[in-house]
Amino acid sequence: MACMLLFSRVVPSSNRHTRTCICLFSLSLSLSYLCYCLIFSSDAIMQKTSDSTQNCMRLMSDGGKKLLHKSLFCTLSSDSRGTRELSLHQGNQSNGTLNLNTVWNNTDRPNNNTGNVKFGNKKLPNAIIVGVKKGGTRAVLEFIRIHPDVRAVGTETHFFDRNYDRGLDWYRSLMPRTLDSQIAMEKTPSYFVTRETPRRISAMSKDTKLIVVVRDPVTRAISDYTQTLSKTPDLPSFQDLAFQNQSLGLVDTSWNAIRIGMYALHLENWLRYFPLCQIHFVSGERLITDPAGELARVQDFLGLKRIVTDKHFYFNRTKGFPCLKKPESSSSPRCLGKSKGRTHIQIDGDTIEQLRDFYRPYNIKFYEMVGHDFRWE
Ligand SMILES: Nc1ncnc2c1ncn2[C@@H]1O[C@H](COP(=O)(O)OS(=O)(=O)O)[C@@H](OP(=O)(O)O)[C@H]1O
Repeated sequence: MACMLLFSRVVPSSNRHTRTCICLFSLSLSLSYLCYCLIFSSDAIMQKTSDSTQNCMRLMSDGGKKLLHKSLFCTLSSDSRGTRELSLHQGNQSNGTLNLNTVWNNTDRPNNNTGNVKFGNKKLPNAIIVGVKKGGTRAVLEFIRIHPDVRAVGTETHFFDRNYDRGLDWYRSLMPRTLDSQIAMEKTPSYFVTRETPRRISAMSKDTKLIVVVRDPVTRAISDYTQTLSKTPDLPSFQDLAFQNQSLGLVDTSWNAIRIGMYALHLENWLRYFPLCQIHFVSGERLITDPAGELARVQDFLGLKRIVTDKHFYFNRTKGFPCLKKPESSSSPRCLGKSKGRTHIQIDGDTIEQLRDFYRPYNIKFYEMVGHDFRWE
């Protein structure tokens, strides 16, 4: 319209046809220029992205850990590099995509990968922490996932016990993206005591590596009860639940908190589907006193280089547990959340002694089966 007005002054009104032509010509020129700008600016963006992706793929195919770190690093946009580089070099990466926000005070959440960088494929887990509840499963998962060759689902999927009907594709979709060189993991502690789980995992893959974090069954039962009590304050007493008849020493094995600790019984079921060498047992006690030692064995079992070592841990006096050293770049806590490492309710010595007597034969059988004495006395 502006063009018509302008030209109505310059070109005589008799020559309306010429005026329209000139206007159309200018309009098409403007549009062409606009298109040109759009095409070339988007090309420049695409060029940058594909350059960095190719660079990454090249670096990744080189395989080495340093190169892998570089490959993660190189996909970041230049303005974010400064802030992320430090945490990467300090082992705070979340493998595959950058975990910009390793949430330690809320560890039951999935990886909080807020970066846009996505590569690798979702695959079914190569290794699963199958138990035991209150054994220290969260600590093992959080400690092992700082390894650059491990990626893990943060939440408990409960696929093999509660969600099996959803199918393997659903299960796979929950997995983090992994490179071929990385292993995918999840942890659901209830698997260890669920009858169908060993068969189902074996049907998924006979090669799945299994990790069981075991802990003195008496302490484990008290820990389990303490957790339930924190959610259900009007729960009957521990003794009421643990015994059918306490004066006769009759333990109630139908109570889950007791049943879970009968490790030998559950293990028998697993050994029907997996050879013992495919199951690794972590000592829940040593995990607290020597996390690096336990993690060394876990890494060996998973066929990983020993990258998680004692230099990653420190003992936090306030929490009373080992925590991960935090990177200087981050102020986020690196201890497990408040629900891990609770103060247990007080149980009288006689009750503890009765439960020790009850568990002793199961413990001895378990030590024999796994070829290791965990010294739960
Ligand atoms: N580093 C570190 N920090 C905190 N807590 C630690 C750690 N290592 C092992 N533990 C022990 O882990 C126990 C909780 O076990 P789980 O993670 O398997 O519990 S759960 O089944 O997922 O609820 C938890 O049990 P409670 O002490 O009874 O709370 C801890 O004793």
